[in-house]
Amino acid sequence: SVKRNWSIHDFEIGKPLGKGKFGRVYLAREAKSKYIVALKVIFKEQIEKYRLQHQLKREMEIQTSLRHPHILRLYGWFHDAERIFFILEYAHGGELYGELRRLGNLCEKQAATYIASLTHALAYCHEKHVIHRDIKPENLLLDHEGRLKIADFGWSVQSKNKRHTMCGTLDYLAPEMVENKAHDYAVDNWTLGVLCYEFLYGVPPFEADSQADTFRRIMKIDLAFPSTPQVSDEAKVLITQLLVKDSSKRLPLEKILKHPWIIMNADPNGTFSKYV
Ligand SMILES: Cc1cc(Nc2nc(/C=C/c3ccccc3)nc3cc(N4CCN(C)CC4)ccc23)n[nH]1
Repeated sequence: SVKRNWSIHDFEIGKPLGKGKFGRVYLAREAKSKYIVALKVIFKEQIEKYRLQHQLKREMEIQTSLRHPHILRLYGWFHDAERIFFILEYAHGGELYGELRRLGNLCEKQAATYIASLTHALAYCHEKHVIHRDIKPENLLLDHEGRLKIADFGWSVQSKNKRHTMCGTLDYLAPEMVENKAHDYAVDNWTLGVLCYEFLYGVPPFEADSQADTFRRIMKIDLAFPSTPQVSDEAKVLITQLLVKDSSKRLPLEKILKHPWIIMNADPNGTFSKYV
């Protein structure tokens, strides 16, 4: 339904799902259709205070224009005197980060399935000239079938089960980002390498006690593979082909989808079927 002028009165608000720096996300139901959505509420004075109107507008234009099975839909938005409301697709499975923390680390089939889904979503974003979707476990949700959804709005949302180092973590930033150089599409390839490592080992590859140490580890590509959990050599090869300092030498997205580790382990329809 592409009704234009939504208002808060069209929705029954449910439990809060999480809270961010700029506002909260609630479970909600459209009153007439009973359709379940997530309603993200941002306070205007917060946006004005941080002069984020333009970023918000750009994020909304991007999010509205993206239609992909692994990107959370923005159905629409509306505002009142003090708040802006985003009507977002509801992902029933919750935060992938929560699943990663609960399991400690993912098996290779699950990790490869998520990496393949992310690669498909990023290839779609890149062909729409959208880069740096800021993909980190905190921005990834799961739908009712365990399919991954990139849910970032570009806003740093602090959810209950986020790492304390979450705000300002460098863990996911590529060297050119950390050095604040102009970044191009290849930052996303780097991030896929970081995520693949974190899915398999439960911690990001360059984690350190301080941001300065993380910075140093990233710039040095100080990559080490722990002896446990047991991870296949193919997975390590893929990670090594993505965590390359020279962004032009990182494995391109289309080659990731043809990588032996992905071919051998990823579930083609994106749902990780726990029970083979
Ligand atoms: C936008 C959106 C969210 C969403 N779904 C969910 N978001 C968040 C947490 C969301 C959040 C929001 C802001 C800041 C931090 C977290 N937590 C969720 C937790 C869920 N459950 C049900 C499944 N359980 C395994 C875990 C708890 C289900 C959906 C969730 N769909 N669409």
